[in-house]
Amino acid sequence: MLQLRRTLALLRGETGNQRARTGSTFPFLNSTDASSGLVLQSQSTDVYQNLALEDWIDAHVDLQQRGILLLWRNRPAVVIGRHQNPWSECNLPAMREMGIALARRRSGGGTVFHDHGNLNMTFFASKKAYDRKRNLKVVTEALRRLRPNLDIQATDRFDILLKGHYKISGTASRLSRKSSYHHCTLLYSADRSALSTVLRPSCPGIQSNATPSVPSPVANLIDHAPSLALEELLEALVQQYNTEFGFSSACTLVDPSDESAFPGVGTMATELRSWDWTFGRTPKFRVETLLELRDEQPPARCSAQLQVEVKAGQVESCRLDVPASWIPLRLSGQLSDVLVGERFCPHRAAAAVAAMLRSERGQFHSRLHNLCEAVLAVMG
Ligand SMILES: Nc1ncnc2c1ncn2[C@@H]1O[C@H](COP(=O)(O)OC(=O)CCCC[C@@H]2CCSS2)[C@@H](O)[C@H]1O
Repeated sequence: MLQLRRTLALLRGETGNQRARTGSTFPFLNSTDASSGLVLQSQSTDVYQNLALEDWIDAHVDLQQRGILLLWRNRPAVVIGRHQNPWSECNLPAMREMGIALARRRSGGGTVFHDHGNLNMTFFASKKAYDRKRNLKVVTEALRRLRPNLDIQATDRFDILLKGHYKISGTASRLSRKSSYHHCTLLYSADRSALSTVLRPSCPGIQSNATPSVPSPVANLIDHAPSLALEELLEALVQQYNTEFGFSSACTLVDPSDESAFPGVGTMATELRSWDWTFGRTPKFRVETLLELRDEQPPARCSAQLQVEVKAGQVESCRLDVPASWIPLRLSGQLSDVLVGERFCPHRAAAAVAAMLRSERGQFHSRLHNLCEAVLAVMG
């Protein structure tokens, strides 16, 4: 416990006055103790808590004389980049079915899959000391030391490849005025089948300026080094970090849900968990797609055209071109009108169209119902 308190105090590197401002309950060491490295390992596997901890450290810790390495893993989650579109990057219905969380991080770049078999590393440093190549050297050197025969290389785009072909690590980073963090993944034993199921678009026909991901063939370390234990990997990374930066830090467990250690971190996690952040921050986009409509009695088929513009996650405009021979224009027009202003989300949109469906009890009820289902399916 004392060690944890010391570490948290060191982590903040604040004076007594600063402590009064943050409301922390932990004692503080004097600032000269701060000019060293720290290695932290998160006890949480909640993606939002871990991303919030990154933000908390970035916002509250003086990184001018100090480097920090944070090690963390998550329960299954898909993590999109700050400027990405979740509807085009991931299979939202499959994620709902499989209980896989969606998170938007504050750093840019592409979409990755996390689970317990994926290790995340965050390298915090001053903006001046920001050096992704050096950080990745920590990872590649640690792996080479553990298994000299593994062919491991960092690339110009800061991926790490195995055998020159299989991606085992992806990188993203965030630079603030004075501080920086660079975080990367490391595929140790992740569920590759879940990865490929969820990293597929939910919605066809999206046009936008959002950052697209760069898909690659991926591999797990365990498949190429079957005797490599996760503990051994973690130890080697900590040791290599200390060697590379001249630190001598042991690994300290931290709990990102501990408000007395990280005052305000809960609010940060709540924001990251919100719909407004994960979906609402999507750059404006447009969906143009063909809907295949069916009727059972008597069997019939028809195609309709859907055009939707989505801004801040909400339907800004909607146009449905359905042949008048299929359904009266009045009904398709009413459906488009009902959707405008709603979230581009199947649950919200379903609630919005429910009243309209209830009031249309006539001969077109079944066709209107099918049209609604087809439109909602586009929303993921
Ligand atoms: N976990 C993981 N590790 C490595 N590569 C992955 C992973 N999941 C998916 N992919 C592959 O990378 C591409 C996307 O590559 P792309 O280059 O587009 O994006 C990235 O690499 C972003 C890395 C973000 C790292 C952060 C660190 C902490 S929070 S998330 C995807 O389509 C898959 O082919």
